[in-house]
Amino acid sequence: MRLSLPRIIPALKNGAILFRGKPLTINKSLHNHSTVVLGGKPHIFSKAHLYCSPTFTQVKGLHQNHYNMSSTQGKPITCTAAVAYAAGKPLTVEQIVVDPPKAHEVRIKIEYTAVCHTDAYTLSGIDPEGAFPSILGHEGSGIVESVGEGVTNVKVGDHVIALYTAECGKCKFCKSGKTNLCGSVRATQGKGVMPDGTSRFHNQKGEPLLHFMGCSTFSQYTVVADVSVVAVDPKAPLDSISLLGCGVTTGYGAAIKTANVQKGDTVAVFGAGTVGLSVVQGAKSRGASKIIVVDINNDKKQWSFDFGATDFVNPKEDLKEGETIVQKLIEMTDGGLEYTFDCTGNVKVMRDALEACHKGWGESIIIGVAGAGEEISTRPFQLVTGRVWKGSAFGGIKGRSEMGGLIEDYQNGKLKVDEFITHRRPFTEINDAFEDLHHGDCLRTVLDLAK
Ligand SMILES: NC(=O)c1ccc[n+]([C@@H]2O[C@H](COP(=O)([O-])OP(=O)(O)OC[C@H]3O[C@@H](n4cnc5c(N)ncnc54)[C@H](O)[C@@H]3O)[C@@H](O)[C@H]2O)c1
Ligand SMILES: N[C@@H](CCC(=O)N[C@@H](CSCO)C(=O)NCC(=O)O)C(=O)O
Repeated sequence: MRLSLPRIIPALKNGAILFRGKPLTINKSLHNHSTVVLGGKPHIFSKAHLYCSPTFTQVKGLHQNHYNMSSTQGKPITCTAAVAYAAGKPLTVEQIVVDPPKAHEVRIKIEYTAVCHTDAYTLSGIDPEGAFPSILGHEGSGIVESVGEGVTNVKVGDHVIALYTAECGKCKFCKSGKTNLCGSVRATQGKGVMPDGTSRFHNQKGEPLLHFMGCSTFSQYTVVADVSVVAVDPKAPLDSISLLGCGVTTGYGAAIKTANVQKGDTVAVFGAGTVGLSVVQGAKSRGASKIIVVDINNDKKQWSFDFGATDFVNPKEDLKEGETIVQKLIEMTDGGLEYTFDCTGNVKVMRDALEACHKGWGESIIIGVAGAGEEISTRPFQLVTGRVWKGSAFGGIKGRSEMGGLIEDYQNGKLKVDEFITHRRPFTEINDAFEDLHHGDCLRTVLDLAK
C-alpha cells in the first residue's frame, strides 16, 4: 500500500499501522517530506510516498479512518483556494467555504492539481463559457472526504480523479456507444453550477463562487457530481495521476481511441505540449511508422524525440523559401499523412493539419481549444477528396469505465506520465504555475495542495 506522508502521519499517530506487530510511531518528522523516522529508525521515501512493505501491516479500516475525515462530514469546510475573480487577473489565494455534498455529490480533498493550458485559456477571458468569480482547475486527484445521499460509485477514503467529462452510463450519449460526451450534467457544468443549479463554494464575504468544468481542483476541497469522479487504485501515486485528469489522457486517447492509429500509419502532431506529446506516445505505442512533431519552439525538439517522435519540424526555421508546412509534410510522407492532430488551439494550424492529410483517407483530429469568435475554414474540396475533419474531447475516453485501464498502462510502464511533471510547486505559488506555461522547459506544473 502506498500513502503520501501527509496522510500517513495521522495514521501513525493513531497507532493504526503495525510494524513487526507493534504500532509505528514517529519520533521525528523532518520538513523534507522524503525523510521521517519511524520507531527510532530513519526511513527515506522517494517522491513523498511511503511504500508499506509486507513488514508494515495495514490495520483493517485504516483506509477509511486514518484521515479522520468524519469530523468534517456534513459540515462546511473552510480551506484555501485560488479564486479567479476576473478575466486576465491573477488568481487570489484565499480562504473559502466549501459546503457539504448534496444528494449524488461527492466532496473531495484535492491532493494535487496540475495547470492545463485550458485553465489559462479560460482565465484569459477568451472562453465563451468562462464565468467569474470561479474556482478553476480540472486536472486533479484527491481523496473522498464525504459523499451525499445516494452515492454508490465512490466511498470515503477512496483515491479519486475528478472528471470534466462525466459518465452517467444512462443518457442518450452514454448509451450510444459512439461518444464519451455524457449529457447528464454538461448543461449546468457549463454554467459553473452543480446539477441543482447552485454552487457549493462561497468566499468569506458570503459571495457565491462558480464551479469550473465540473471539477474546480484549485481548492483544497471541492464538490463534484458523482458521475464526474472515478475511484482509482490507491497504489497509484496521486501526484502523477492528477495528469490523467486531462492532458495525458486527452492526447493518448486521441491517438489510440479517436483516431485509432494502427501499425505502420504516418502521423503528424502540431504542438508538443503535454497533449501533443501524449498523442506522440499513443501513436508510438500503436507502432506508427512516422511521427512528425511540428512546433514553433525548438525547446520541444528533444521532448518530442524522448516521447517517440521520428522527426521534428519548426515551421519558422525548417522550411525552404516559399515552402509551406503543408507542402513540407506532404513531401516528407509521399502524399500526406494518415493522421494529423492539432494540439495548439490555433485555427490556422488546424487548417494546415487538415490539408497535410493524405488525399482519400487522411484524418485530422482537432484537440486544441480556440477562443470565442474563432472559426475553422478550408476549401470544401479538401473534404470532397476524402480528408476527414474530426474533434476529440478528453481523448474520447469514458472516464469512469476506462480510467482504470489507463492507470494500469501507467503502472505497467506502457504510458509515460511522470515524465510530464517538469515543475512542482506549493499550491500558494499557483500564479507562478500559470507563468510556467509560457516557458519552453515546462510541460506540466503540479501543485501540492497540502503546502
Ligand atoms: N480537447 C480536449 O479535450 C483538450 C484537453 C486538454 C487540452 N486541450 C487543448 O489542447 C491544446 C494543447 O494543450 P497543452 O496543455 O498541451 O498546451 P501547451 O501550451 O503545453 O502546448 C502547446 C504547444 O503548441 C505549440 N504551438 C503554439 N503555437 C503553435 C503553432 N502555430 N505551430 C506549432 N506549434 C505551436 C507551443 O509551442 C506548445 O509547445 C490547448 O489548446 C488546450 O486548451 C484540449
Ligand atoms: N468552453 C469552450 C470549449 C472548451 C473545450 O473545448 N473544452 C474541451 C476540454 S479542454 C480540457 O483541457 C472539451 O472537452 N470540450 C467538450 C465539452 O466541454 O463538452 C467553448 O465554449 O468553446
